[in-house]
Amino acid sequence: MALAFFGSKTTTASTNTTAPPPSPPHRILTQDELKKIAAYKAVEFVESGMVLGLGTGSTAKHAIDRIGELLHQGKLTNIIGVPTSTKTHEQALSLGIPLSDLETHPVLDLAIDGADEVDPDMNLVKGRGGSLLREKMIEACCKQFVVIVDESKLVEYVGGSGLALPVEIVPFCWRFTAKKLEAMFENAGCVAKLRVLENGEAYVTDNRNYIIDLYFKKDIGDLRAAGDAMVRLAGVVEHGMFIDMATTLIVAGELGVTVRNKS
Ligand SMILES: O=C(CO)[C@H](O)[C@H](O)COP(=O)(O)O
Repeated sequence: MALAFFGSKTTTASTNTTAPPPSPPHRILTQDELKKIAAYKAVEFVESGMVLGLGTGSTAKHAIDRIGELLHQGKLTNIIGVPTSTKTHEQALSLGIPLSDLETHPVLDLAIDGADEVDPDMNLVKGRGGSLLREKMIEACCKQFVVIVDESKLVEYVGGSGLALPVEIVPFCWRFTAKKLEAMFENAGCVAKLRVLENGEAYVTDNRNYIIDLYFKKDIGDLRAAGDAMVRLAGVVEHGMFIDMATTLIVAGELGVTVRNKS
């Protein structure tokens, strides 16, 4: 559900007792506007001198634009960004954000990124944008990991949206790996699909790998056990569950913005 945006009320002096004119109609914010609200809130956590993990996706893009804007206004200084994808790298470069990598900056102060699903324990599904491996590598090195979503991303359990849990795999014998993943989660009614582009070709990640999207009919249960089983399968590079990684969750929704810190 979208946030209702209330137009500013005007009051006029009146000598009669007729009813006041109706308020301007509510404007329902779009999902992208909600993403922007969450993103701008997250940038309030950024301080000059920080090394920042820069996420990927349409929500993270708003945050990176905002960081660029504050840098140009001189309201933030000495920021270093570590991008989680080539796309984010290009965006940050175009905004003049100084960039680095994990080899030079193995510990980061803060990362800001979106998510595809957030469960009640702040576990995430990420990677529908295809960048889960670099996102996980970088966000695992951050002292604070701020996740920004609109409220449509909140789920009761991982996989609960009915949308994909992405898994990055090597291209070699990808059908074999897809079948193994499907069999691994047979009890949850898993269906594994290779991610393809509109032209039917396989989607290739920044790391030259493929993505298998897993769809579940039921809750997969123990997330850690599921994640460990996946990465033990030779051929799997990384899965898109970010378990116990988020430290702060910012949700923009109908009733406004909420900020929740992991207890
Ligand atoms: O994990 C991601 C990319 O790999 C994104 O953070 C996730 O897909 C959310 O994207 P968006 O902000 O566009 O909804």
